[in-house]
Amino acid sequence: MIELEQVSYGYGGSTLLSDISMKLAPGSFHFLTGPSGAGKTTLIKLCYAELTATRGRVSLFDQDTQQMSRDDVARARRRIGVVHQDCQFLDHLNVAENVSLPLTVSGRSLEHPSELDDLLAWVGLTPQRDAKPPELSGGERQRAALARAVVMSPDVILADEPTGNVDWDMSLRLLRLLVELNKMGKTVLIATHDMNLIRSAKAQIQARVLRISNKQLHQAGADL
Ligand SMILES: Nc1ncnc2c1ncn2[C@@H]1O[C@H](COP(=O)(O)OP(=O)(O)OP(=O)(O)O)[C@@H](O)[C@H]1O
Repeated sequence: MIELEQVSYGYGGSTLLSDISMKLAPGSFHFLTGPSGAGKTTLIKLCYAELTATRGRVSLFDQDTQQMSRDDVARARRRIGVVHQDCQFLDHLNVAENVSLPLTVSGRSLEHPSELDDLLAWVGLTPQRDAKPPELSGGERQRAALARAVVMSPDVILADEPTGNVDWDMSLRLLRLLVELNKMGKTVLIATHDMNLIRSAKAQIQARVLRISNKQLHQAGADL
């Protein structure tokens, strides 16, 4: 689905990520860990071609991004749902409108309007359907961000700290949703600092753990 081959990236001339290779196979579930500032968000941005590697090759759905037109990249990105770390919303739109924004901006609509209701029910936000983002709790915002990431039925979900700033019960609830998506066949990558979350996931599904340290990506071992 997404493959990085010997990819390097840095901001302002310095190297942040060096010689990174990874492959997100269809239906796989990965965690991405590493110290704060190690480059997790940067790596996620490389995975959906928001950033362009300074060296190496990034392929989306078996196509080398360097050989892809802007339209090809845009099409590929529609197959990738991203849960951003800061979960920003448009504050003048309600939850339902914010969640359906990716459809609105791409000129699409759901086959059945009830699909949006189903999606909001799935993340437990039916009561907040008409609420504006500033009225939401942290956990509600994270669930709205997840709903927005999956509204286009992406094949891949990249979630950047989807359980940041929420309590443990809410973290487990969000993890359950991501595990459900994976069981439906979606490829999932979650960046997190939370080792307990990783342990909890590993008890439910086969999850691989990748760790960034010293600019490189390592497969984490049995220490989890
Ligand atoms: N647009 C940018 N311009 C310059 N430097 C940046 C930019 N974005 C990120 N950085 C720097 O790159 C480094 C890695 O940032 P990144 O957000 O990828 O790390 P992270 O592992 O996701 O961190 P955290 O766990 O704290 O979210 C940091 O030192 C950050 O300050």
